[in-house]
Amino acid sequence: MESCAPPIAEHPHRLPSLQAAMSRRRTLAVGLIGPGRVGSVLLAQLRAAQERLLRDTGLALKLCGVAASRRMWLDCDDPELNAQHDAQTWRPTDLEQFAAHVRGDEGRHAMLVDCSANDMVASKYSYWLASGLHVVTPNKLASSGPLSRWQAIRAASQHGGRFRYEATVCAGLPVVQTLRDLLDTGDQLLSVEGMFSGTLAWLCCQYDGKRPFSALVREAHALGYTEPDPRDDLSGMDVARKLVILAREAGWPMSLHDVAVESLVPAELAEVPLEEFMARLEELDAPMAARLAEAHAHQGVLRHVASLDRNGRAQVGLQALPSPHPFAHTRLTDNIVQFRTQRYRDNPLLVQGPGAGPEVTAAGIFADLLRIAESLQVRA
Ligand SMILES: NC(=O)c1ccc[n+]([C@@H]2O[C@H](COP(=O)([O-])OP(=O)(O)OC[C@H]3O[C@@H](n4cnc5c(N)ncnc54)[C@H](O)[C@@H]3O)[C@@H](O)[C@H]2O)c1
Ligand SMILES: N[C@@H](CCO)C(=O)O
Repeated sequence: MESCAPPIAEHPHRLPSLQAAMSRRRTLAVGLIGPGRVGSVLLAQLRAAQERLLRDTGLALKLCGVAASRRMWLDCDDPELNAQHDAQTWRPTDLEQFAAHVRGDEGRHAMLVDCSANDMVASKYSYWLASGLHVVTPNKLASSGPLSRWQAIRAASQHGGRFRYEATVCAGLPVVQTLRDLLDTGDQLLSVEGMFSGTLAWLCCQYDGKRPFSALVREAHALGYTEPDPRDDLSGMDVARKLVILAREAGWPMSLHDVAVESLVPAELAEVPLEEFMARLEELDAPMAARLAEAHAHQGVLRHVASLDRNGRAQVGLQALPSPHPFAHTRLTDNIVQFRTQRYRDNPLLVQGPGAGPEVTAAGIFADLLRIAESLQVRA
């Protein structure tokens, strides 16, 4: 018997969606700053998705530049230039020139993705946003740096390009957006508590005294969990930055100096060059072994915990938790964020999952890019 169903290509649901994608066709020029561990994975994810995004959603991603600390590469989607020798396409990094190149002709949609951990790059966001460029970043320095700079960035993003920074808190987990949704729908934040460091979560889970703590820190660095300088993790500053980002999202004008932070970095290693710090990591082993022994003596486990409340109390540090505690049962790089709000006062809202690593972080940045792309008007 002959089927009455239309052939696949003419399927009533399939054809209109293809047509819809073509009618929503828009181009987004993208420039990536910081092709390091996260940035290079993001580039691979973007390239792998280019064809699918165009076909299914009408979004044409045009990767038109990559800038590292010393060199930049323009027109990386230009087959003619790419066919030339590397030396002809790489040039010394000049972020003004880079931004102008990505912005291109007046009127095109353009975005800079900052995957560096650099403060000078962060200091340019408000200017870029005001010029109409969208900015997406996992770099925490803008959102947790000087309050006046943060306010200038927010102001610029009200009228210019859009700014998204989901991956600054717990990598690819939906933490900033969850808080934003709670607040936008009229809820009020009372407190946040949890484990906000993928590196420290992983170290605490792995560290049982059999391998020295220093060896585990080296491994976490190699796995791409740590900040470029692992002291940012070990000092608690990376977590303090995340608390400041969430506090500011809630409208609380908090700064880093408002957070009480316990550092695991011995004072004599705090200021030495990164290479020397890595070479002297073994100096962390004895104090960490003592902390572990103390936790075990009380039948507890070590966990790195942070908290913030609406009275401005914010603290970050290592704690020995009893084994029935919910934070004692996390795995690998798991972060936990516990939002207590007016609506979720008795039973807090929880976000939990892997909180570090290039793959999940890059995916969080990519999702931010797509949220901005969804709001773009159709242009040639
Ligand atoms: N690794 C993770 O799990 C993770 C998770 C969330 C957020 N982040 C954030 O992602 C960012 C990148 O982390 P990473 O681990 O990939 O670091 P990385 O050190 O591997 O890469 C940093 C890149 O930035 C570039 N860079 C530095 N200064 C620059 C400048 N002035 N101009 C242009 N480029 C510059 C470097 O050349 C390098 O390519 C950091 O801000 C980090 O906090 C990382
Ligand atoms: N180094 C950070 C990356 C995610 O911000 C961490 O370990 O949590």
